[in-house]
Amino acid sequence: MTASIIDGKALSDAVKADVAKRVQELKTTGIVPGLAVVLVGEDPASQVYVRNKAAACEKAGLHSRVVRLDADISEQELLDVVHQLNDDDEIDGILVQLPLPRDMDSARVIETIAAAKDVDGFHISNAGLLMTGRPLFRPCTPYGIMKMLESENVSLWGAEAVIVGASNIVGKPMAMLMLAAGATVTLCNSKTRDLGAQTRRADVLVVATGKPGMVTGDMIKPGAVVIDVGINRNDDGKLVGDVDFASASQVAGAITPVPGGVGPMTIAMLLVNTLEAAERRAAHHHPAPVGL
Ligand SMILES: Nc1nc2c(c(=O)[nH]1)N[C@@H](CN(C=O)c1ccc(C(=O)N[C@@H](CCC(=O)O)C(=O)O)cc1)CN2
Ligand SMILES: [Mg+2]
Repeated sequence: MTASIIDGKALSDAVKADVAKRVQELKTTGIVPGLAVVLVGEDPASQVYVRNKAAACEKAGLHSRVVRLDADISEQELLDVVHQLNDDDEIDGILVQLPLPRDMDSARVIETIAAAKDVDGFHISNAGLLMTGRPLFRPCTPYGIMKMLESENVSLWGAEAVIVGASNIVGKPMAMLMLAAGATVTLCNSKTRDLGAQTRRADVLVVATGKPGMVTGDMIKPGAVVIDVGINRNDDGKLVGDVDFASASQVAGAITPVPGGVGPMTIAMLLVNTLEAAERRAAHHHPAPVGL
């Protein structure tokens, strides 16, 4: 079998085009959605992602502001910046690019973001809302994966979904979204005994471990849908996923490529979340009647 390739780039373009349309509609009410991206330090990959987020905003008509801070600022200075953005009426969405420099407490920083502006969906109250079935912001990577499955007409109802990697930003929220969609979810971690026995049960397999080529074709059930969240640069500078694409694509029914799979969807869903934050602001915004 040769898997069909799920084109995340094409789907992300469609999602962004839809966002652009809704942004234009919102602008007729006088509201421009605004995203603030906070980047601390000079991590080269983070710089690329932040630049791509700002460019995607501009292209879709959202206002974006990038706040660049020195790697050696104090945690308190960073918290002050976040507080200012919380109070800034031009800003609907705030995200702090991760990873933060080593000595900073990212949980504390994320908890300082106003939950109503937490477009990454990482704040504990957004994590709690997601877990209890009333999501406000869905974390962008798992949200993008749900969109991809939907656009491929993959039903999760009663399906076996196996997730490898239990991070707060991908694996855990992914489990919640798939559970809510009716899947029987298995969440594996680095201690899982006989990982292959788990992954081979999956109708839908999501891999987010940060370990290149960790899941190979022999670990996949024939015809399964395989979603590769990994972005690793190998020795010759090529981007590779956490799934060994060559062997996996011989067994899977459908598979996401790296690059051009999950990554572009992450940015598209960030725009969706920011737009929705602004739409909620519009719903609460009552301009003074003209002429009074
Ligand atoms: N605050 C956040 N930090 C991080 C997040 C996040 O969602 N919020 N996720 C990752 C990084 N990330 C976005 O921030 C991200 C990574 C990769 C891509 C992407 O489009 N990748 C391309 C390849 C790009 C390349 O050439 O390197 C692809 O897969 O096709 C988008 C977003 C960690 N931090
Ligand atoms: Mg305000």
